[in-house]
Amino acid sequence: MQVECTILKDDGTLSCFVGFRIQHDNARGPMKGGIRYHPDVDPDEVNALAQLMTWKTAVANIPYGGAKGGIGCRPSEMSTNELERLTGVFTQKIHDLIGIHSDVPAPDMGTNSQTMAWILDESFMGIHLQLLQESQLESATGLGVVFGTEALLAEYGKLISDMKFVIQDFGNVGSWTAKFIYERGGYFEWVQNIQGFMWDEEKVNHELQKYMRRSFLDVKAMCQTLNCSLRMGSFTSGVNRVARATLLRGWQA
Ligand SMILES: NC(=O)C1=CN([C@@H]2O[C@H](COP(=O)(O)OP(=O)(O)OC[C@H]3O[C@@H](n4cnc5c(N)ncnc54)[C@H](OP(=O)(O)O)[C@@H]3O)[C@@H](O)[C@H]2O)C=CC1
Ligand SMILES: O=C(O)CCC(=O)C(=O)O
Repeated sequence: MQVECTILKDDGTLSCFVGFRIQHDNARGPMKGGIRYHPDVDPDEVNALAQLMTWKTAVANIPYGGAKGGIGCRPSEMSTNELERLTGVFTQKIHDLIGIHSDVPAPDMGTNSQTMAWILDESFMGIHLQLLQESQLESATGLGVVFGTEALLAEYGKLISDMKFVIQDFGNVGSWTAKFIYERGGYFEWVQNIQGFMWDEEKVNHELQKYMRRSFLDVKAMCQTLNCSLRMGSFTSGVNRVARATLLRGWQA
């Protein structure tokens, strides 16, 4: 879905932005994917990112599908009030697509937990907003990166503290990743943001570690079977899982 979002800017002028929510696949469960605010956002990029979400949730073996959203804008040049108005208009326009049982948004580049709170406020029930705010875990993506890295290094008998890391950006994900690497004695930089959880932080982190380890081992087994690279093993594993869910649902592949 492509939508036009016109908002009143702080200087009294009107500005129009183009936003997207693209749903790729829900064979394995409700679709899941971030919402990006960045000047490069266009339909091709959002489409590709939505498809990647389908494979990522399948590789991690969590019961979600793939979607992605975005608005072509420069968040760093907008005030908080302007961002809130833009998020509100965008949410109204994609309202019928999103929901906890159909398509669950999340942060991505240029968005954060505040953006998610505005979306929840505009769309879902207030009770969910409260749940999410009480138990927000802003560090989840960076921690997932570190758990995945630990699983990979364990294959080589190495620890984070044995390594030096380069982190390519220093936004939400990068800063938390850097923090967790630093806490484990590795050399780094630092990043990140949102998510709503009904478990406490310890339980969330335990589950996250379990999933990242398990999915790494699944990908490794696939690589051994096919004698292929990690990237190809992970792609094959994801595609296989989505294909199987599609067949089980009796849908046309
Ligand atoms: N936030 C989340 O929970 C999730 C994020 N991700 C992924 O993690 C990655 C980082 O996202 P996140 O940390 O949320 O984003 P942020 O918006 O918090 O940070 C983005 C970072 O990327 C830099 N950046 C943006 N555009 C460019 C560019 N053209 N060239 C070089 N650097 C650039 C920014 O630099 P500057 O500040 O100088 O502009 C900033 O450091 C993305 O690929 C996103 O899809 C995935 C899952 C969830
Ligand atoms: O948790 C989510 O749904 C966001 C994940 C995402 O957008 C991504 O992995 O690129």
